[in-house]
Amino acid sequence: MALVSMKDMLKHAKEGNYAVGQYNINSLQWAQAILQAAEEEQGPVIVAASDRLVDYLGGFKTIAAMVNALVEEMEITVPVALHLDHGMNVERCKQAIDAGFTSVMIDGSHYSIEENIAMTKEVVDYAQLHQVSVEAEVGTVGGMEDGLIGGVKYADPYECLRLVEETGVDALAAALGSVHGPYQGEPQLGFDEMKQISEMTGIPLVLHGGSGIPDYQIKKAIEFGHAKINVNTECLQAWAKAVREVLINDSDIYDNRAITTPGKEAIVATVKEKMREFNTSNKAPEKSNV
Ligand SMILES: O=C(O)C[C@@H](O)[C@H](O)C(=O)COP(=O)(O)O
Ligand SMILES: [Zn+2]
Repeated sequence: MALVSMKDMLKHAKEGNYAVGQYNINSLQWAQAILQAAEEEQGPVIVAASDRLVDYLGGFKTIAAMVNALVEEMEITVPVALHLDHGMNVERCKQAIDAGFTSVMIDGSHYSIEENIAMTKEVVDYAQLHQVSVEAEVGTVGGMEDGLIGGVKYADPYECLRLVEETGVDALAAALGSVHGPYQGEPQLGFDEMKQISEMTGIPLVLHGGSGIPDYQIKKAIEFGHAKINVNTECLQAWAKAVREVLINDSDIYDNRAITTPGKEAIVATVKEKMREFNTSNKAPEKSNV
């Protein structure tokens, strides 16, 4: 099946009270593992490349070619979107679209709301010409963003409404207390603001920093309008734990495949667990169109 945008995927998810997971790739093995998990769970999936890792992964064209080829070679039948995560500027989003990404995030959250809206609108105008979906961000997710450790800045509901109305984005990451990377203590999400923003804008919301959030809070976030949840840290931790065990247990081991295959299996298990938690499993029959 050809790659699709996340527009219909998120519409179905919001209507069906579930969320589609976005899982970031950190190498070829990640893409294989995420696609395998989605196919086994028969759920739609968003495979993402974070802009900060695009060069490390070989560039936009390499990533798009790799994911397209894997979908074909692995005979993947579930809907798959290839998404640019935390796109740093308009040009980077256009490059991703030209290379074949079917979805992009323009992260204008570190600019004034006026600049954020202007950047987002420019990306939306270009993306619509290519049937590509667009996600924007208002407020600041805590933890690591763009390689910098930062604090949480809650999204302002009226700024969210302005951005949605003036740009026509498909999904909105409204920062409401979530954090990239491991949480210190229990996550404190702003559920009142979440409900308000969801009701005011009507748009599918995106939860960044989706690792380490307890199940009851995930369920509440979905109930209050989240149709997409981003997960990276939990897959990285699972991979590292499995690979570390192999290396500790056998100090003579040197074969790459033997060392890293348990890491891949750990990613498959983590993604499958998340798909069950987000209630995405067996939602593939609701196929998305571009
Ligand atoms: O690490 C990245 O560059 C991608 C993440 O920012 C992703 O967008 C995300 O929100 C995942 O959060 P995590 O599960 O806390 O790593
Ligand atoms: Zn993020």
